[in-house]
Amino acid sequence: MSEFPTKARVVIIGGGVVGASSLYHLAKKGWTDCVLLEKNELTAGSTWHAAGNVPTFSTSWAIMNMQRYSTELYSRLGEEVDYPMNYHVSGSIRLAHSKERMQEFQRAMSMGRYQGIPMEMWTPEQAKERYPFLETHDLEGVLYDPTDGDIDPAQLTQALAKGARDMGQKIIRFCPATGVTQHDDGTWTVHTEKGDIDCDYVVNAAGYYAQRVGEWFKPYGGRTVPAMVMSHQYLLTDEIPEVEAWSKENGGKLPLLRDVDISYYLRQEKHGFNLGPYEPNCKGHWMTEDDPMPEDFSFQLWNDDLDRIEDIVTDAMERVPLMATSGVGRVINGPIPYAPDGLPLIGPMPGVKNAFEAHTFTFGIAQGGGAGKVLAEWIVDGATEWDMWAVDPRRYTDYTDQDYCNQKGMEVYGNEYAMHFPHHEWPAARDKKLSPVHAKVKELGGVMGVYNGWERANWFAQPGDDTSEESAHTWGRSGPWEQRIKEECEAVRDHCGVLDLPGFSRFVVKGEGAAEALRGLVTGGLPKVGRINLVYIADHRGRILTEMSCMRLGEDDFVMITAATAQWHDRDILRNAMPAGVTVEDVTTTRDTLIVTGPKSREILSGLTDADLSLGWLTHQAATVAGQPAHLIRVSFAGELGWEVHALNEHMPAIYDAILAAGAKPFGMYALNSLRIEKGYRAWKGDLSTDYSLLEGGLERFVKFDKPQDFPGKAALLAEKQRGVKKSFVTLVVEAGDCDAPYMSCIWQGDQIVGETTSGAWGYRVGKSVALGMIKADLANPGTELEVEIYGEKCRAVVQEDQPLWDPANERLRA
Ligand SMILES: NCCCC(=O)O
Repeated sequence: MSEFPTKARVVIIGGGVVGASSLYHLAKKGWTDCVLLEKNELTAGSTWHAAGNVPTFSTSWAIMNMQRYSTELYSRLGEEVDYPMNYHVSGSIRLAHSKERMQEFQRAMSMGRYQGIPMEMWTPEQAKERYPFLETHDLEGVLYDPTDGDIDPAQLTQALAKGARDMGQKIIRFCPATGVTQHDDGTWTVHTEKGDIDCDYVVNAAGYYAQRVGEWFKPYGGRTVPAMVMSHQYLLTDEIPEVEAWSKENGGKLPLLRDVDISYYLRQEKHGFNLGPYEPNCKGHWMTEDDPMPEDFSFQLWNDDLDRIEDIVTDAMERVPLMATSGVGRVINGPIPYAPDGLPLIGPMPGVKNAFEAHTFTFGIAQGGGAGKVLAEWIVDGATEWDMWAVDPRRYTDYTDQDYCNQKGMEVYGNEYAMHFPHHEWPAARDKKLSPVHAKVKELGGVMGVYNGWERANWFAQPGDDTSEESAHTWGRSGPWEQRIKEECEAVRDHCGVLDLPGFSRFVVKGEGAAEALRGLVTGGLPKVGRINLVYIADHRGRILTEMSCMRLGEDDFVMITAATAQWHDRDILRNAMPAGVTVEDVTTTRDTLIVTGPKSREILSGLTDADLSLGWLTHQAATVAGQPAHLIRVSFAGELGWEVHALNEHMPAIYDAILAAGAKPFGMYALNSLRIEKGYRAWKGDLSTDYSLLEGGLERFVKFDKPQDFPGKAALLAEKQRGVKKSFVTLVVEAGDCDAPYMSCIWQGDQIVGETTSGAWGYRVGKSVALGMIKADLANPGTELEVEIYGEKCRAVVQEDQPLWDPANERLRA
């Protein structure tokens, strides 16, 4: 028996597939002195009872990347680590019952092909040929993914563990971690029942116990992990002779079937079926005080509850009538952790240095391989190959109380395969964070959306407009909102609009040395006192980490303003970069912002404020508005004359009322998105992400190569400048149909994919569908004709001049 280790570079808490994959990938990157702790046997939590499906399908680029990587790894892993596994690449068919579902499949297929996954669209007849037991009369079509399949979850975990051990890593089973202590130098001691282990980094990979483990990190800046636990059942039928005969004849398994509109997967298991429903009347566990999470639930299941899934089972038997010829052999009803959006948490632990997370996986087997790669990159490189914001733990902030997690977990589970339409807002757990003028915004017809937990108006409905959830079940721009967005954009263009923007993240960065520290962090220059600048922060590769507005109040006194969703991401970047003596105070929740913009905005504000409205673009000043103290900033994300009015929450209702009474028209986030795209203004985690460098993103004017301070990414950006960029940011005018280009639509030249869109919308001021995107640098010339593939339809697109489509000389906003 080997000695208990007292030191390690990394300690991973949790021995499911994700913990094992993380250990394996750390070793692959050369960190071979790491330890994994498992309180029971490997796989004892959710891994052992997982169904084992390995899909690549996703409409998220990042998730698809992660899942695709898993399939590639699993294909070679057995041989690589000398641990043969049952991995069946059977292919899969996904059934479409509607035109909208077909559009979703087209989009996924296009992304898949861009990633090298040869997905195909099939007719129902083609599906029937490949899957003779399938009832197809009511289907619109089928998506076929040849790379899909299933793997034995326990064998996979053991293979990863063996590979890790063979490279020197240690796995200690039956060794519960009992707590952590962080030392002044940022290193850790992980306490266990068998002794302490000192380490540089800790990883919480504790599956459905991640919330409990997460509590240990609270004294060091941590928060309650946003998660809950669902009961997921799948049933295994007895063997069916026809399935056996088909398998023998065809030398393999039937393709894995997902009837996503009904909400289940069905795959061949030996010579029977494995049916896994995601039922709408689902059940969470361990959510209330009278149903506490047990200290240990290793290798345990709940009793089956077939009533809950009866409707779906009946439907599946109609879809594959052969199923009805067999009895139910076994039901597996086990705990699966759910985050509020159904996606895992992989990356830096918010608020805590040298701690990482890889937990709360609902599709842990499909994602485990890729998750280990991503986590190892975070720890070893401090950055990931693909932008992984979709699963970044910092995407959640302080609104995710347990009630929120429970409601959202149930909603996501019951809609596991639902389509996520661009104008649809999910209804569960709303109103967690309200603006001080929320009631007024609602009274004006605000149809609300959620931004980092804050309710903001997406658009303003008029009496009689359809604001039902169902009305938003479309990928298109047509809908009850369209006319209203147009009117809102026109009001901003011709008169003055006002948008309430609660939750705009803001940090007061203050103290001797603040300016110097910021100069060493951002890529560009800082504003003079009394002015505001856009600043960018890059990672060591020169890729875009974030964008902030930097408002300078004094020599060493700044307010950094950033996207609502970036709150904890940017907070941690600022806090980690500032030296002792410089404070970073998050004042997001105590203040509200109004965007007041349009050619009449000066006229409207002049009757309400003592501010000097002649001060130019990118200035700011303290003033009163409607008799209330406020701060006015001369900027406009809409690209018109305008100001942002910032004020403490208690002062905003009077300001908002006065601005409305003076004639400003309320507008919403959808209009703002359209207006900013016409100006080529980038949005964070769409157009601005770590998939692109600042130079690729067309942001060289925000990089000050000649400043004396070093800053993250400086050397990489200089090198890139010398060798030239591979990709370039462009604006495209698209001859689109009813749908504007969503994020990650493929851009084609002939039969070659030459780039991707990063956002798209109808521009109501220019009367065109506009897309922002990244294309091969040698094609980024005005007039180049390309095609953008939008939900399967290739639309002609033309590269525009390198200047805004609307008001190219910026005359309107400087007026
Ligand atoms: N265990 C989750 C698998 C779900 C799916 O294959 O679609």
